[in-house]
Amino acid sequence: MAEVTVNNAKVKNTKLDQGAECYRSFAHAAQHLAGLQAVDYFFAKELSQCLSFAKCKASAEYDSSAAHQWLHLLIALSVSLRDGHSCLPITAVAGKRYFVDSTTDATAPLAANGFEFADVKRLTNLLAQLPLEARQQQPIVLSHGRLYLRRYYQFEQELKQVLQARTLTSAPQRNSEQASTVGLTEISAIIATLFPTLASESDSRECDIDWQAVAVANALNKDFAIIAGGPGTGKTYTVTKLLAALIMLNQLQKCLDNHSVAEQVAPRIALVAPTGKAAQRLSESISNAVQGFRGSIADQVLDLIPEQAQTLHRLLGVIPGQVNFRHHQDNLLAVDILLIDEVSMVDLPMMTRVFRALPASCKVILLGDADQLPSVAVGSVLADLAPRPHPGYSPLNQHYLAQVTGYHQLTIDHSVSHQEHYSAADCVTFLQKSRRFDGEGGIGKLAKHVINGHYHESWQLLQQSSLAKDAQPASGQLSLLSGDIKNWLAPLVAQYYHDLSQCAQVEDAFALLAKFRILSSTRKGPQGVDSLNAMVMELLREQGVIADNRFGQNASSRLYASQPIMITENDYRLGVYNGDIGLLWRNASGHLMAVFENAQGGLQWILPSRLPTFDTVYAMTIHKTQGSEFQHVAMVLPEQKDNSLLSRELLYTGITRAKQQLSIACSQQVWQSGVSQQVKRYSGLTVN
Ligand SMILES: Nc1ncnc2c1ncn2[C@@H]1O[C@H](COP(=O)(O)OP(=O)(O)OP(=O)(O)O)[C@@H](O)[C@H]1O
Repeated sequence: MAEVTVNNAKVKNTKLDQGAECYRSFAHAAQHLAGLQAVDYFFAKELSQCLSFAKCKASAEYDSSAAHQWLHLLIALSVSLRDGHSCLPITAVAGKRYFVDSTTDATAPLAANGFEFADVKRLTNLLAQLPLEARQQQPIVLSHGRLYLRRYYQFEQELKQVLQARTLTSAPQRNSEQASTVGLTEISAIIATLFPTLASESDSRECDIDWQAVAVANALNKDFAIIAGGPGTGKTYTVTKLLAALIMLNQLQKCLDNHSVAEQVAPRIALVAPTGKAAQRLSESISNAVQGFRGSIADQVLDLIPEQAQTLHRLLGVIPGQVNFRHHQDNLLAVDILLIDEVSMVDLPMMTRVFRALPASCKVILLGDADQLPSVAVGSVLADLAPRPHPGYSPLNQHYLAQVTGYHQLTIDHSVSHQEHYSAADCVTFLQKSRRFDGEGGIGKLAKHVINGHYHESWQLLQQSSLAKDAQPASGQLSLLSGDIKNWLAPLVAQYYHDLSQCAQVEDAFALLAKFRILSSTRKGPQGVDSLNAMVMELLREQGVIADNRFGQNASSRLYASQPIMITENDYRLGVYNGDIGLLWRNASGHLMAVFENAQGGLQWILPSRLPTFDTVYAMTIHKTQGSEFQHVAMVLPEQKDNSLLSRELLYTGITRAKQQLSIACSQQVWQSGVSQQVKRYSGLTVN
């Protein structure tokens, strides 16, 4: 029952349509609501007019305060979507004052004092009067206390249903029920072949679990599996063994079905990643892993593992000028096994579209680091599907894993608790041990402290490492940069960027460029990417690399050979995408061209005048570096300590881009504020 009532229905109706009129204009609304953008205002205004209390047959009666609550809920929903949430839980705003200007003195005459939302009970009662149930086909949906834009509700529901179906069909007992299916004995034999030490360590299995073996075993009998882990935990190494295991299983199955060797058809495997750079790295890592396994795994198995990855866009088939892809539910992909790497970067609509284009029989393996920043666009698919702490495996799955690996007690996240029923959590395996950063390596330790929110320990480590580095320059992985930016930047520019122009071949320049990158959390401001790039260019001018006339007004005259660039919008016709990194280089005829490395290891040469928009990229934002790694990273954080972009996930992502050396320029206050904040995206994508 509503708390606010109006006696006269006529009065009620005129008042009820006043939701947007509580503000005369966007400018008026922006005076009251801090952080409001035009899109939020017009989104809420339009939707509150099309879905108003006056238009629906509300059983209760409301005054304009109810309409104001509704208008502000829609504004908050728009802000949520801009921030990458797929929905807005009512509990996130109920009883709270929102859109308050926290940077200005609240008593200042122009300070935005925000809007106070009613409590959960009242908001729930208000929303119950609007036709917001999914079946009512309105643009806004209310489901389980979460407000959605219908489009994202549909994506989430579709993905949830398909994953639920795959989880169910993956339940272990299926194998034992099907007489002709390869059984546990064969799976155990394959695991023992791929992990020979497992068999010889049967007595000590409870102390030192080989999670890579568990990951392979756990994915082997399921239609859908996630292998999650931090940098260098062996995700690609493990998945290459998993692909080998699946090929062996397929061969055994074909033998059981009485196919001759000549008749055996190898499974069609597709390797994909969200960006060209990530696809290129996946190709390299799989190729290295395959080479490493020669001699220990049969060549006729390894030869069937593809070593070329492609982007998700390429897999699905982009249609220029359209959001839809060539492959969808009516034109399925011809794949038996799909491996997607760097899944933390894949947003909700993209992931839904991928599953939509897959045959039900296709096995899906997701790889990624759930601690990294979520996708730029809406959703946090990997973090939703592989939550920490892990709830534990069901008895059914434990039993299966014990049979094929010998591990009787798989303790995940220090908990021996089990899920009672088989669920999506059974499809997830976390790899725990980093092979790249050993226990003593500063980068690995720092990353661990940051993602666990240990501010004191992480700051102490940074300071100590910097001291140790002075004493033993060769061993220190970490350094804390201080003082004027130009002072510490100049030697780094001389070390890594000066020689780009001296490289004889563009391939050498790409290799040099991959060694070092400057990262910042923001674009603007004195520590932002734009200023840092300008500083590097000024230093290169001082070092004689860039001619003075490259700083003129004319845009095309500012381009120079060896200039690293990053594309900032997709161009499907040219095949270059937002985030792709290239170099300007002179071709054999002396013409300045833009060169890009493609996922297949080749080079693509494009006239700069044909390129979509691009930036210079000596420095780049941490967001844009996902899927890339460098030997040395210099991470610069802005001075303002209340920078809302900072979070432990952002710092973790920046830190883990560095393979050998990490230099950080940041004040103690900013570090503390970053390590304390956490990114949590609202979503309803929990699959049971
Ligand atoms: N069990 C293992 N035994 C020996 N070497 C291993 C093992 N697991 C991984 N490695 C090595 O550790 C390194 C990192 O492994 P890999 O590239 O598979 O990790 P990743 O988790 O995919 O890393 P990234 O952070 O790049 O995604 C590789 O050189 C790999 O060969």
